Amino acid sequence: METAVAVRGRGITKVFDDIVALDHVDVSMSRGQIHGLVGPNGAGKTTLLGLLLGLAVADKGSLEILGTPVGRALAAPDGVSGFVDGPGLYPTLTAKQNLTALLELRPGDGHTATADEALEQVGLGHVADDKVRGFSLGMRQRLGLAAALLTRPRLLVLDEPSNGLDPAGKKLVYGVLRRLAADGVTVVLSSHRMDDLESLCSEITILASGRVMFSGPLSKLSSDDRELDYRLRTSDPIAARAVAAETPGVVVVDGPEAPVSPDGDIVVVRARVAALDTLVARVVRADIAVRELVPVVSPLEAAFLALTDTENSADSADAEDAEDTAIAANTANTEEETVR
Ligand SMILES: Nc1ncnc2c1ncn2[C@@H]1O[C@H](COP(=O)(O)OP(=O)(O)OP(=O)(O)O)[C@@H](O)[C@H]1O
Repeated sequence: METAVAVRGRGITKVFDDIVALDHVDVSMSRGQIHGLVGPNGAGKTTLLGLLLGLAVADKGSLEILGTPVGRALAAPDGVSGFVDGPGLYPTLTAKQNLTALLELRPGDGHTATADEALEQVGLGHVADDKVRGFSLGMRQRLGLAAALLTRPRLLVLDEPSNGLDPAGKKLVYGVLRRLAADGVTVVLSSHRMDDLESLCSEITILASGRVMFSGPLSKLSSDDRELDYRLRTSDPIAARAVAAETPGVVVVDGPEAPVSPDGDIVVVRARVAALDTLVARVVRADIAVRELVPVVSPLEAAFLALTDTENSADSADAEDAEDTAIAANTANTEEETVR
């Protein structure tokens, strides 16, 4: 019997000398989902990914991976592969020789992919016999992914896998990750790119200074009724601005404060969703055509900025809100299903 949870961490703490890299981290990652880790530099993302890969052990707390509690030994848990701090590759060997060398280190148990299969999977079949020292950063990242796929992992752990990828490479790699998730593989990755995480992940953990500020489904984060800035493009910006200024709960963002210069036919407004609905209805009633209404920053980015900013002012009321969000999300995570 398998649980629906691939990773369950409770109270995970990791300290380096006097630096608390992870501070009582509670996190759950669902099987067959792509789980994104996001946080400012030094937030603890790589440290957490390293624990999942068995490169380090936690000082406190419990960690269960693919149904098995992680012990004190430094070893990759069964079914887990990936990389942190960039893939380790031999530059003087070819792409195929790198993968073959890895396969030789892991005697075949019938479950491994061949070097050719893994190279094809990441779109590097045509450079299989080229030396890695001539590879771009993006090609090295893809070869690192190929190396991780050799063992057909059930949990794939990737530290900033989109680093150095051009748009075509990113599309290819993200396609591979989506297919793996559709086949039941759990993918955990870190990134600083909110747009990438938003398009790829169904679950998100936001870390700041080693603490979990949010962990749960992306949909929950996006649906939180936060005040956001929106670009409103209409057929009559002067009249639309006047309507916005008179709508309760809506603030017209003007001048140097405006995140986007409100020139041309765009008015930037700050509102929660309910007030925005009222504004749109009023604008349309005033015979003004709405041509575009989009958030200036994505809901994930807005939540990230709000949650990580409050981390720096722990005495503010917002900090309490952030804590409530983290607690609420973590409580939601404990509602785990069991599947056969
Ligand atoms: N081996 C180590 N020895 C000492 N301190 C460490 C070590 N590994 C991490 N740290 C510290 O722990 C904290 C968390 O680091 P970590 O690399 O996990 O952050 P991160 O979120 O991955 O950052 P980035 O986005 O910059 O990659 C940082 O303050 C870092 O300096």
